[in-house]
Amino acid sequence: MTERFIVTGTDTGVGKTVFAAGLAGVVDRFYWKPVQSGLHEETDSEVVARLSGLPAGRILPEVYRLKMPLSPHRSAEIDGVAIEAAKLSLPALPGPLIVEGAGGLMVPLNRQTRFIDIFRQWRLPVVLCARTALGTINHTLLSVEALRARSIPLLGIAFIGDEMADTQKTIAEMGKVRILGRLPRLDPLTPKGLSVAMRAAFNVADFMEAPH
Ligand SMILES: Nc1ncnc2c1ncn2[C@@H]1O[C@H](COP(=O)(O)OP(=O)(O)OP(=O)(O)O)[C@@H](O)[C@H]1O
Ligand SMILES: C[C@H](N)[C@H](N)CCCCCC(=O)O
Ligand SMILES: [Mg+2]
Repeated sequence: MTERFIVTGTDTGVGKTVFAAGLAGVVDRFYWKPVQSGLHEETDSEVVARLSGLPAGRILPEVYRLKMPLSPHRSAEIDGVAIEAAKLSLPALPGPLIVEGAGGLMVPLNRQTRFIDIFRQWRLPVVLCARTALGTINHTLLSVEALRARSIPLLGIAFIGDEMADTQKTIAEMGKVRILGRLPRLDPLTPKGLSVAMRAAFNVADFMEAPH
């Protein structure tokens, strides 16, 4: 049973937090955003608290809270903080967990370490969130290749956006990767609407199985 997994993405702004909020609510997980860069707007943990319907205790505190909405390595430098990989060990928890990175796989935490390096150490399966919009084939296939090159288990792709049938099929075929579903753009984006859309778009059982 996949009790814990990572939600990552092909890029920043693809919809990881919205997807994670929807999924955490539907499958009743803890949520953890270990490195938050950008504190002036609503943080990812705050978005999850607002959209998931989870009780506050299910949202774990961040390890690093960095002021500027930049790549974590740079945001940390500006704050005079050194992000230490050793401080990013998975929390020991009484329940299942969703962990969200920041941006895409190669985003640096410091001048040596990238998110993908930490993901490899954690040995958790990954859900890769990807846009459906033009440009996604390249970003998604590159991300899949990077995960495979490091033997990081990939549960599958969660698309976000309008249906692009050929794009989705092309990624599935050329990447030899499972498509978990597609969350449409929701307007308005509400907790109830997100929960309904997640249940319609994804098979909850896929997030309970061992990774393929
Ligand atoms: N399914 C959706 N319906 C409507 N709006 C969405 C949806 N998914 C994402 N958005 C919006 O798109 C923007 C980016 O989404 P989100 O914050 O989830 O991206 P992210 O991948 O988590 O980015 P980051 O790398 O900063 O963590 C937000 O304004 C969010 O509300
Ligand atoms: C600030 C933003 N919302 C994310 N949390 C961090 C995105 C880092 C992207 C770095 C990069 O790939 O250039
Ligand atoms: Mg996010």
